[in-house]
Amino acid sequence: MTLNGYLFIATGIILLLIVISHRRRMRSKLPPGPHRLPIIGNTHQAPNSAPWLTFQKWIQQYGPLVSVDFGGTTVVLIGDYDIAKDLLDKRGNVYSARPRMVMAAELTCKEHHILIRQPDARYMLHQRLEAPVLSPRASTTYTPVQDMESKVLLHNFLRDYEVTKNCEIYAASIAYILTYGFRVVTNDEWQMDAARAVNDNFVRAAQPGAWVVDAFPVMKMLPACIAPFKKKAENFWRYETDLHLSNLREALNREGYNWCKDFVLAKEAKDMPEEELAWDLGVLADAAIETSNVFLQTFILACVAYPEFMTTARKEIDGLVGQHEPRMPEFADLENLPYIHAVVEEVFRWHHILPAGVAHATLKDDWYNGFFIPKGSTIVPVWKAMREDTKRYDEPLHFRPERWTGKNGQSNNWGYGRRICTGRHIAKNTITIAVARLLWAFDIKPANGDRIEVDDSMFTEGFVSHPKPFEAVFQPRSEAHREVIETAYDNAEKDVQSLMATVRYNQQQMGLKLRV
Ligand code: HEM
Repeated sequence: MTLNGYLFIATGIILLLIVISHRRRMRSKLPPGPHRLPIIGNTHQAPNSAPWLTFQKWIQQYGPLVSVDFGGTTVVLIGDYDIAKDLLDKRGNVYSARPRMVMAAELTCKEHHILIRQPDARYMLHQRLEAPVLSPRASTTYTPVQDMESKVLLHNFLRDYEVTKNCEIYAASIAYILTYGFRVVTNDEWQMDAARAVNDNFVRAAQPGAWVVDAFPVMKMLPACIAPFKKKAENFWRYETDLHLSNLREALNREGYNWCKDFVLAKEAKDMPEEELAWDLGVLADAAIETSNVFLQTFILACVAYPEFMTTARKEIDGLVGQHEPRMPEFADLENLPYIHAVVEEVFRWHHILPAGVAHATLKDDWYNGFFIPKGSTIVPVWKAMREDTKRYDEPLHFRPERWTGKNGQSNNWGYGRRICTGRHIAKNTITIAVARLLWAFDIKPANGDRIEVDDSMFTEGFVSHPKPFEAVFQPRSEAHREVIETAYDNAEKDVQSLMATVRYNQQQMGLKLRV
């Protein structure tokens, strides 16, 4: 070998040593965490299900900021409200990306899913497209729909005690009326079956560790004939796209107002492919259904596990609406029902439907309290750990709305910074009116008389964590209450076209900028 050859190799080795030593030095500045093995890091410790339980243990062991290495990606776990706010809210410009999900976001959704897409210019365009119908002011105009469906919800519980079914009908009907202009009545509608299939496909595509292409993204380039995951992703994509397209086309042909009619006229939608528009609307409806539905199921579980709080809630409601000739609480009453808001806040604290929040990712290197957080890290706000922090909450496993009386919730139940839930103004109304009316209407009791003991095993272990099936009895508080429910149901305007005409009228009265 020539002298130049030796020099070339020596320079290469020196550079490699410098890179290794720099990486070692930076790694020593990462937040603490469980010991990493060479090459695989902590991949062997990555939890397949209910990840929040493992994350919570690590946070209890190593402190409120933990780092692990899963498959070469630094994953930072946050177990403290203030740290989560400092990073995800206040440094939103650095922390607004999403972790790379090759199978789910890139192959299955082809970057059409707003929740998991990266914050590029196209993402911003979609945000602008959606903002007018989700704004705080626009959200107040949808209350006629929530009013009607919450009366139907009470009426359904007079007829049967099927918690999952009735909560699903409630959440789905509101979402589909607004998005597409049709109601869900039986839960057997074909759109509901298709939406459940879409949800199952998404959960499979997003399953951590299930797809080799997530560990080795370069495999995305393989031809489909030798990459079976590509065929699977294409099938998921086709199924979901066909559903969203058919919902969009039917909605445009229906009488009356719905979001589809609004979106197609937006300047942001000009030149946008139809399927891209259809995905936006489909994802909005999906995001609204599972979340609000699971929240209400969790609330009902709290009623059968901690019945005492219902007495306090009723005292507050009855004080406002009267007990002997009762009337149902209305939207206008909600501002005078602080305990009901405390109940909503406590449901989120006791068991948030997303116990490991929704992960963000970093767009560049960052430092926090002397710890290094590299570009491309996945950042997980571990809500389970924050909400069960004994330094903050006395007996955190107990459901106790009193914790919140006289206080504002500080818990970021809707997420953080630039990725905060855009449907939160609608969702708050959907869940709060249902909680107030259910507490007003029924004694909600365990089916066999004994209060249900609740622990982690009562909840499912996927991304959105549901209560596992449980039974509850909904006994009207009196004959007078039953009559009010029956009459309210009979008199409620259930025709979607008329309801949406009221929504439009309200919007015009408020001077909202309308696109239709
Ligand atoms: C109880 C009901 C709901 C809860 C608890 C909830 C919670 C969340 C959370 C935690 C996030 C992620 C925030 C983050 O990454 O920091 C999110 C995102 C989102 N939510 Fe909701 N949500 C609810 C209802 C809704 C509704 C009714 C809609 C639509 C009408 C909606 C639309 C969205 C969308 C579009 C995103 C993606 C935002 C983005 O990544 O840019 N959500 N939601």
